[in-house]
Amino acid sequence: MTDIIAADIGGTNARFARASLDAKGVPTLGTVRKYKVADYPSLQACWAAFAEDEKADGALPRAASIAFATAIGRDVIKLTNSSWVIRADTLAADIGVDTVRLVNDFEAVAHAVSRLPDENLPLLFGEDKPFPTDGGVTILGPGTGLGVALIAYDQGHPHVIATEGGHLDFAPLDPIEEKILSYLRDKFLRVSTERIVSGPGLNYIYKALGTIGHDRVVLMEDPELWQAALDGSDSFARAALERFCLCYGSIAGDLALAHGPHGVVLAGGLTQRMRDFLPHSGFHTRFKAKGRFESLMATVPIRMAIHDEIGLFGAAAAFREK
Ligand SMILES: Nc1ncnc2c1ncn2[C@@H]1O[C@H](COP(=O)(O)OP(=O)(O)OP(=O)(O)O)[C@@H](O)[C@H]1O
Repeated sequence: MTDIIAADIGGTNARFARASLDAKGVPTLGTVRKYKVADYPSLQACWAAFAEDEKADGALPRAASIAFATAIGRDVIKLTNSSWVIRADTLAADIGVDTVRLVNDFEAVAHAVSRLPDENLPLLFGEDKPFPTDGGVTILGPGTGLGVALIAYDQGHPHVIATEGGHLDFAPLDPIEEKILSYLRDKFLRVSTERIVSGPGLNYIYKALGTIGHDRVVLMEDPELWQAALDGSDSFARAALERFCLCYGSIAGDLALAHGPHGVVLAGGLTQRMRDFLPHSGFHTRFKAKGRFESLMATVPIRMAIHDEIGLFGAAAAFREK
């Protein structure tokens, strides 16, 4: 067993837990502690709060694996939407460990997927076949943005590759999506897929639809809108969610084509909340609608990753891959 500290730092929340990795690198998480990023001036300050809260359980492990909701690989990493700045060369000393591994948050999710048992990866669409021995599996999910990662299998061994696939250009497929694109282009000039397939994206779709013939738009914050869309209490919010699923399916199909297409795993909290809705939506029709590849796309297994702490589990699972 290897004991580490796993951390998952998002735009809003920072989560920490002790984790034990077995011989195959599969983590078992201890108590998960959650902090608001906005309540702390820096990662060090938040880490100190976690250390204080863990004091009764003995000394912390001297190794850590941290998932950040931003691109990794630069010397100075700035957490989007917060004042936290991480310096890769001093990070271990700053948080008081000997070894630290940094990964992108969706890279961590992909590591989690590569270690999750089948029961945590139920099939939503396509043929029920295992992940390929050789070839690519696409991991994606809407959250604050649209996270995308790739697992490239090579003789059965999973290699996780971080991507910025959420920043591909949005490609409208019908006149309504052309209107949505035009609405967003007025705001942002360039419209990436994550402007539409993300938590805030549902609100943009809702408002854009409101400009094209619907007059019943009641402005709502994202949590309220998502709730109204999912429980069906607002039919117009529900219509926006149906459009969201069409776009989610199109984008998942494009990414799968670029990566394989051998398999797709949908992940993240919003996707889990859509579990009952997705199978009845237009997601799969749009996923398959790739011209000459339609019959192949129909067979691609599309699974959902079910795990309450997938970012933390994945950060811990990523530790061995250094
Ligand atoms: N009840 C809710 N609370 C917060 N956000 C919600 C809620 N319902 C829908 N959302 C939308 O979901 C987005 C966040 O999704 P999610 O929590 O999966 O993201 P995340 O990137 O994992 O965030 P973090 O790791 O910082 O918690 C928000 O930007 C918001 O648009």
